[in-house]
Amino acid sequence: MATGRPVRLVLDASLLLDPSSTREAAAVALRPGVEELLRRLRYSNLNVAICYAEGMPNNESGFLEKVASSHLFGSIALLAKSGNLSLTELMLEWSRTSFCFYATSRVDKGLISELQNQNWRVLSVANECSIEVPGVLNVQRLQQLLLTLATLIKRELCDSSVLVIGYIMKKSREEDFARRGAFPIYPSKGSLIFVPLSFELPLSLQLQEVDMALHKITDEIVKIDPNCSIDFPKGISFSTGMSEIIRFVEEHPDFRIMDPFKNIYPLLDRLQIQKILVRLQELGIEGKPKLRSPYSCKVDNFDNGELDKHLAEANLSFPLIVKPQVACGVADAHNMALVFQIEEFSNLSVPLPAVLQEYVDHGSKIFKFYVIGDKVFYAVRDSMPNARFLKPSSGGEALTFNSLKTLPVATNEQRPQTAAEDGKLLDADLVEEAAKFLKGLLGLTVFGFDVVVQEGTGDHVIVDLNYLPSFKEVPNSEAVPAFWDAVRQACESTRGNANVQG
Ligand SMILES: O=P(O)(O)O[C@@H]1[C@@H](O)[C@H](OP(=O)(O)O)[C@@H](OP(=O)(O)O)[C@@H](O)[C@H]1OP(=O)(O)O
Ligand SMILES: Nc1ncnc2c1ncn2[C@@H]1O[C@H](COP(=O)(O)OP(=O)(O)O)[C@@H](O)[C@H]1O
Ligand SMILES: [Mg+2]
Ligand SMILES: [Mg+2]
Repeated sequence: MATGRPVRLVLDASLLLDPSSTREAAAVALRPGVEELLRRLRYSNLNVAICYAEGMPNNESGFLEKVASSHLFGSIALLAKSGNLSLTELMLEWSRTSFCFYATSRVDKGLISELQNQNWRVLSVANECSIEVPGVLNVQRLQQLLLTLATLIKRELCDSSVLVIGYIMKKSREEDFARRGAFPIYPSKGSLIFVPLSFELPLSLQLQEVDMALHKITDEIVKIDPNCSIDFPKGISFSTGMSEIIRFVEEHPDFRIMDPFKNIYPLLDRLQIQKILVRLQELGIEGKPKLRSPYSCKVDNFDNGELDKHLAEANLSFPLIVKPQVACGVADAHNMALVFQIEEFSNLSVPLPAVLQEYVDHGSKIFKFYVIGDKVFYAVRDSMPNARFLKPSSGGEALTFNSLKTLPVATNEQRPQTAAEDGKLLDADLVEEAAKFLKGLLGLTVFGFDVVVQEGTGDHVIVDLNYLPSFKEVPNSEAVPAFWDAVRQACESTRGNANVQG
C-alpha cells in the first residue's frame, strides 16, 4: 500500500458495548478499556467510525452516536437486506480508496465475507469464541488491538523506514503528547507509528513487536528508599510492568530504548546533576558571560553543628535554596525552601538528604531550554523574585514551597522594570553551546534545563536538568517534527551505542 492512502478503522458496536449492559437493558455502557482505546484512536491519525446494525434499539444507537461524535468519529448504520447486514455505499467507496480494518466482537459470517470480498481486514477482538473464518485475525484482548493494528499497518505500508515505537509513560504525559499529534498510529510525516505498551499483557511479547521503546521511567517509580547513600538504581522500586521492561532490556542488549536507563539515573539525583553542570566551566569563552552551576553542597541533616563551616567551604552564603537530593519520580521531589539565616534550618520540612544551593537573584525570569534531538528550543517563564522581596514575608521562617505547584513567582512590582531587556539578558548562542555539550555528556535524546541570568554579574547559571520534560511552550509545528526526528535518530543510532548496559 502506498503511503498516503488513508487507513480506516470501523469499530463494530459489539466491540464497544458492555454485553452485560445491553442484556439487562441497564444503562448502556462501554466495555471496560474501550474509553481509553477510543481516546487513543482520537489522536491516532486513523479515520475511525463506529458502526451498528440499523435495527439496534434507539437508546443503544443513540449512545453510540454520542460516543462517535464526542471523539470526532464517523458513525454508520449497517443496512439489513433480507436479514443480512451489508456494507453501506460509503464503506464500499472506502474499500476503493483506503486500507480498511473492521474490528468486531461478534460473529456475522455474511458480513465478514462481504467485507473480505472488498479487501477489508477483519479483526475479531476479545471474542469469547474466536471466529474460525479464514482471513479473520483473532485478537484475544482489547489491549492488543492497537499493537496489532500498528503491525498490520507497518506491513501494508511496505516501507522499511516505518518504525513502530512502543511507549510507557503516565497518562497525563501521554495525553499531552497525543493531543499535540505526536503519537500517530498511522504515520503522517516522519513515518513513525506510536503505540502504548500495556502493563496488562506480557511485556516481552509486546517489546518484540516494536522497533524501540520510548519511556519516562520516573513515571513508574513506586518508591525510593530514603536512606542517605543515594546510588541509583539501588533503592528505587519500580512498577511491576516497568521492572519487566528493565529485565527484558538487560536480557536483550540489542533492544533499542529511548533512552538507556543508565543515562537517566544521574538526573534523578540533584548531586549528580550538580557534578554534571560543574563541567560547564570547560566551556568558558573569553568575553562571553560565565556559564556555571550554582554553588552547592549536600547535607544529610539540618541540625549538624558544623553547618556554617560547611557553607563557608562550599563558598555558600545566605539566602540559600534547599532542594531534596532526589530530583524527581516521587511526590516530594519538588518540596523546597528558601532559607535566609542559619536558625531557619531547624525543623525544615525539605526531604533529606538535601542539596543547599546558592540562591541566584535573576529578576524573576527563567529560561527553560529544551534539547529535542539535534534541535534546541527555549521559552521564558516567570520565576522566583530576587531574595530581598521574599525575605520580609518569611518573618524569620524559611519560605517553603513546591516548585511544580506553589513556586513563589514575582508579583508585578517585584519584577524588574526592564521587561524588554529579557532577550538581551540571555546569550542564547552560549546556552546552545552548553546544550550541545550537555547532550554529549548525558547521552539523552530529549531533555530540558533551566537557566537563570544572575543580576549584576550576568552569569548564566543552570539550576535544573530534567529528562523528557513536556516542552509545552514550544509550538507543535516545531516541536513535533523535531521530536519525531529525535525518536528516529535514537532508533537508528547504531545498536551498539543504543543501550550498552555499562
Ligand atoms: O522541573 P521543570 O523544569 O519544571 O520541568 C518539569 C519536570 O521535568 C517534571 O518532571 P519531573 O521532574 O516531575 O519528573 C515534568 O513534570 P512531570 O514529569 O511531573 O509531568 C514537567 O513536564 C517539566 O516541566 P516542563 O516540561 O515545563 O519543563
Ligand atoms: N539556585 C537557584 N537560584 C534561584 N532560583 C532558583 C534556583 N534553583 C531553582 N530556582 C527556582 O526554583 C524553581 C524550581 O527549581 P528546580 O531546581 O527547577 O526544581 P524542579 O526540578 O522541581 O523544577 C526554578 O524553576 C527557579 O524558578
Ligand atoms: Mg525545574
Ligand atoms: Mg527538575
